[in-house]
Parts: sequence; structure tokens; C-alpha cells
Amino acid sequence: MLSMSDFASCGSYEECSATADWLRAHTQVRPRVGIVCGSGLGGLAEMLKDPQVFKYSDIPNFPRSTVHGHAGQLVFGTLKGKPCVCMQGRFHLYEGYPIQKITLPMRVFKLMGVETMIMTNAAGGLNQDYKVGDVMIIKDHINMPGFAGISPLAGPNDDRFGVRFPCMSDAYDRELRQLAHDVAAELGYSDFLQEGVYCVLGGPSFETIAECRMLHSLGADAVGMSTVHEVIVARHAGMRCFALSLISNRAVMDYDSQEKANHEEVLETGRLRAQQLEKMVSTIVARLDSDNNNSF
Ligand SMILES: O=P(O)(O)O[C@H]1O[C@H](CO)[C@@H](O)[C@H]1O
Ligand code: HPA
Repeated sequence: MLSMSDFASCGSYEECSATADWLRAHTQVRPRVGIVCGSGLGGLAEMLKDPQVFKYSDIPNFPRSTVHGHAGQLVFGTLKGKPCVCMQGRFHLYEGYPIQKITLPMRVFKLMGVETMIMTNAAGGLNQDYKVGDVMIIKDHINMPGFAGISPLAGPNDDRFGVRFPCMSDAYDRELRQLAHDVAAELGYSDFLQEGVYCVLGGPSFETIAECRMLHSLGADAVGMSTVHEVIVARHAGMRCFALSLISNRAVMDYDSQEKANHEEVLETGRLRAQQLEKMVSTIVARLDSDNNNSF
């Protein structure tokens, strides 16, 4: 159980620095790219060469993963020769953590030198043209918890991380999205590639039919329970973000439908698309230094 003082220090500069210092003392990898694995997508971490693995429970100030399909470990290594850190398991609001704790790894990565974040997630498809197994490049988001004042940036702003009022109209890097389109075309993945708007909700219950209809009419193409908080904190700290949703199920929009969203289907879709998603992400990482947009 967290005390009030734990809440106050969540995600603070001092807390994040202590974690970054601990990690720097335990690994020689100095990551430039961070990757977050979504539900059922933990195989991304297995692409890293010469992996050095830390259980979240061994890392000072890190929360624990509590969700099936999220292994709960941080993997350092190289991907296509690039130093990377990969979260094999992320944290969600519905696990009961303060939102600043959920996003703490973003600040730790920033302090360790990460410049580009690649987030992945599993999401329900609201867009009626989307099929299960499609991969959606996130071009924008709708932050439902944010409308209720639930933001990882709420509270005093620490200028050492970023400005009080960060811009979010450029949250998802345009050049990295173009790079992803190019890579998908080269790999022959265009048939299942989409680009759209991701809406985050608090979960853990899946959406009602009326909620899905509302979200769709608001302009959301996919719905999930993650990623956006991470992106907000990463952008606040000046990191470039690129994010992919695997459409793991179709959101139920019809009162005659017998379909029911469930986590097993989410994980199963991850298994089916895992290899292609891994190939796409590793090719994007490989290209980060051969395009103008790169940070290397
Ligand atoms: O967003 P990720 O972590 O991929 O997980 C998604 O899958 C879970 C529901 O099956 C929810 O946690 C949802 O957000
Ligand atoms: O249908 C969904 N809704 C919310 N989150 C999800 N994560 C995977 N699928 C879904």
C-alpha cells in the first residue's frame, strides 16, 4: 500500500534519477531507443541481442506487472546494432497505481539517454473497416481520463523534465509514421496496415455497446487502456514517439452481436501477428539512423 508521501514522490526527478543511477550501475548499455511491449507482444523484447534482464521487482521504485501477458521485466540489449531498452510488460491505470507511477519508466529512460520511444499495444477496433490482426499506426489520441483531470503531468511541474503546458498536436512523430508506412510497404504488410486515432479509457471493464458507438462517433478508430499516458510523459520530456496498435478484437457495436471482448482473444491475436510486428519494429529501428528524421 502506498502512503501519501509515496504518492507525492511518484515520478519525481529524485525518484527517477535514483532508478536511472541504479540501472546505469548495473548495465553498460546506454539505450537510445525505448520499446514498450503491449499485451501479448512481449516477444519484441526477445529480439534484443546480448540481453540483460532485470525483473521489475528488483528495480528500485519500479511498480510490478500484474496483468497476464505482461512479463514484468526490463530488457537491455541491442537491436540491429542500436542500444535499446525494452519494457516486457507495462503498467495500466486499472492496476491501481498512481498515474505518475505508471509513467515513471519514461522519465527513467529519458535520464538514461533515450531519444525515441516506440510503444505498442493491443486495442479494440472501432473503425468498421478494420479487421482483427490489422496493425494501426497511431496518428493521434483521445485521452478520456485526461478530460476528467487524470493526467500524469498533474501536480507541480518540474522544469528539468519539460514545460508546464506541453504541445500534444505533434505527439506522434510524422516522420516516423512515414518511415513505418515505407517499411510496411517494403515488407509486404500494406494489406493489414492502418493509420488512425487511439482512444484510452481507464478499464479494466471492456466497453459497452453505447460507449463504443460514442467513441466511434467522436473520431476514435481503436480503443484501449494504455499508451497515451506514456506518450504524454515522453513528449513532455522531449522524446519522439511512435506507437502501433494491434487490432486484437473488434469492439462490439451492434446489439444483435454475439461477440464478447475478452483478454484471451487479445493475447491470441498477439501470437498470430507477433512475428510481423517484430519484423516491422526491428526494421524501423534499423532505419532510424539512415533517415533525416533520426536521433542517432
Ligand atoms: O494496452 P495493452 O497493454 O496492450 O493492453 C490491452 O489489453 C488489455 C485488455 O485485454 C488492456 O490492458 C488493454 O490496454
Ligand atoms: O476492445 C478493447 N477495449 C479496450 N481495451 C482493449 N485492449 C484490447 N482490446 C480492447
